[in-house]
Amino acid sequence: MSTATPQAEADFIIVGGGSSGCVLAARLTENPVIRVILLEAGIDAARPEDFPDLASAYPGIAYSNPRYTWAGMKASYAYSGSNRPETKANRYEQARVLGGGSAINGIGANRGSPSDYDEWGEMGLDGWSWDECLPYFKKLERDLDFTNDLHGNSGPFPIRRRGDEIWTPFTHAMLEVCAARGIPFLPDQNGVWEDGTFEMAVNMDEKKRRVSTAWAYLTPDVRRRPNLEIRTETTVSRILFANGRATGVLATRGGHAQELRAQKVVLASGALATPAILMRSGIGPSHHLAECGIETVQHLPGVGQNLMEHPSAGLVPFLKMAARQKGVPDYHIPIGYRFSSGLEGCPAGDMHMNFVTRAAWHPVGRQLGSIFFWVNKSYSRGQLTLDPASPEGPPRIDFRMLSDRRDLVRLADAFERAVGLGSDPSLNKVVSGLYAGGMSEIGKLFSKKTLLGALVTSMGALGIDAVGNLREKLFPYMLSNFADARRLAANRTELEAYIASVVGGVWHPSGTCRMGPDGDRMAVTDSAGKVRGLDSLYITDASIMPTIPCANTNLPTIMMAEKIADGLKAL
Ligand SMILES: Cc1cc2nc3c(=O)[nH]c(=O)nc-3n(C[C@H](O)[C@H](O)[C@H](O)COP(=O)(O)OP(=O)(O)OC[C@H]3O[C@@H](n4cnc5c(N)ncnc54)[C@H](O)[C@@H]3O)c2cc1C
Repeated sequence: MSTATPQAEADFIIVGGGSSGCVLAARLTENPVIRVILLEAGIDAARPEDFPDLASAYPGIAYSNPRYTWAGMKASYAYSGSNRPETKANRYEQARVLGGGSAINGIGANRGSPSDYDEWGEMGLDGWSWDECLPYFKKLERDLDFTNDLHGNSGPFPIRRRGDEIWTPFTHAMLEVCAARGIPFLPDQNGVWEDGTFEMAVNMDEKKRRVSTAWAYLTPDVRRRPNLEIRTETTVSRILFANGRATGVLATRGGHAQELRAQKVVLASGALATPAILMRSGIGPSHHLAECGIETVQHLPGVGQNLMEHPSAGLVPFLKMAARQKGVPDYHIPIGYRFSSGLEGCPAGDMHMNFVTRAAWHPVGRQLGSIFFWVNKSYSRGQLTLDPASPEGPPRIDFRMLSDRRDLVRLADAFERAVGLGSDPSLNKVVSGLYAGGMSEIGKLFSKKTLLGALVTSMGALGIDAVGNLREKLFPYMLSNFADARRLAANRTELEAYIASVVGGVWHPSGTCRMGPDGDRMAVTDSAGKVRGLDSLYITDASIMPTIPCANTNLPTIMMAEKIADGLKAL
């Protein structure tokens, strides 16, 4: 853990040192008179040199390590058709380490469509139109490939594309299939918003290391600032109030609880922890707080509502030996494909697909590719509530994915499109089987990198390659929801039922404390991130997104933190 001079009082306490919290801490303390305490429940991964698994070019290793995630976090994905969460909830990874999601995520670094932010502006949110957000996207980035009006080259966060050095024969073949169908190859995913394939932009430096916001923003120089104190392994349980004003937090470190005081408290704990902390502090829907035995400080019915994700599904191509990624695991998602569903009312470029070169770090994962797709502009909304039997425990997370039929229709359409691409005869040179399914519970046992896992999967991979029909026997167990992809694509009724039962997410929870204009009773914050009805309490994390952008959510979250930091500095 790193500390500066201990201070009893601060101007700001920031709760959560994740993608947004690190940005805010660094930006606020640029002004030497602003004193900041940054509190983070997880460990301080201070230097990339000491955390090769976090810095790895292959990001799957980081999020599979329970050392960096919250234990006991589970979520129901599909809509159960009632107001009760589904009984079956699956593990849902959320970061618990300095740097947060940016330290463990899939390193995809994209912004979304200009129309995503214009939509926010049209909702009455001052300052959030595309033209007003673009300067902050530029401010945060050091784009290593492009210098033009759409990009910044001097921000803290390096963004690059890895080039064809990480393309495998499977990648080349998929791009050829797309090109033959007239799908253009776009020069820049974060350039002009158009449909086409493109190299994935990633948050990675010149040395091919992931860069988290902890490493990009909390540099050794920033950590030396006397007005910044970073306390890791410190968990905030609630916010303290006096006369309708936030005055500090109750935090625990090493079993010892202590009250920390500040002029202002900013929640940056992520879209799942922030609404839970608010509710435990008495801010939320009063009927639910009463159900949990919590006294209401401020009735805000929107807390925990509007839970958003990108509903996903995928196909698993079995790769011929020569088509696999070689050497140590490297970045495995070189290519993205943006397309428009054409469904009435849905914006252009509302769908996303990736051609993935390996399914996991180990030898069996190397045999499998993925054609993975999701609804990038989703309309289904779920909710997060506390467990009345254990309000301090993990919250109940119910995504209700596909509860809006537009999401189901588009995900099923994307499945058909993926089967069409994956069945192109030209792929026979690289693929020898195409399956529907995902990672099974057995498969997940091997997600964490261990010597035993390497041995077992090495033997398994040898057997699968050597014995012709072994994979047909094993895959129904190794893959969850195993099915014949082409048969499903040929029967729409069956396909929609399948999609509704297998839908997953992509770790993009957002919207649970959404911004909204004056008079919007479900709004939790105003457009400056200030919690409605209370003084000195702010939020800057993925929870304040009013609608989900057509993008992985890390870059949009960092952009929002940059923008809110400017506002808070000016107070
Ligand atoms: C496995 C995974 C893969 C992903 N892949 C991508 C991707 O490829 N590209 C992309 O753009 N996005 C991706 N995302 C999403 C992206 O990382 C998140 O949207 C982003 O990190 C959210 O930032 P945040 O600041 O809202 O929350 P976080 O970054 O999650 O930060 C919240 C921090 O608060 C801390 N905290 C929570 N509660 C408390 C408490 N009570 N006391 C103290 N500290 C607390 C947490 O430990 C955490 O460090 C992925 C996320 C995950 C988990």
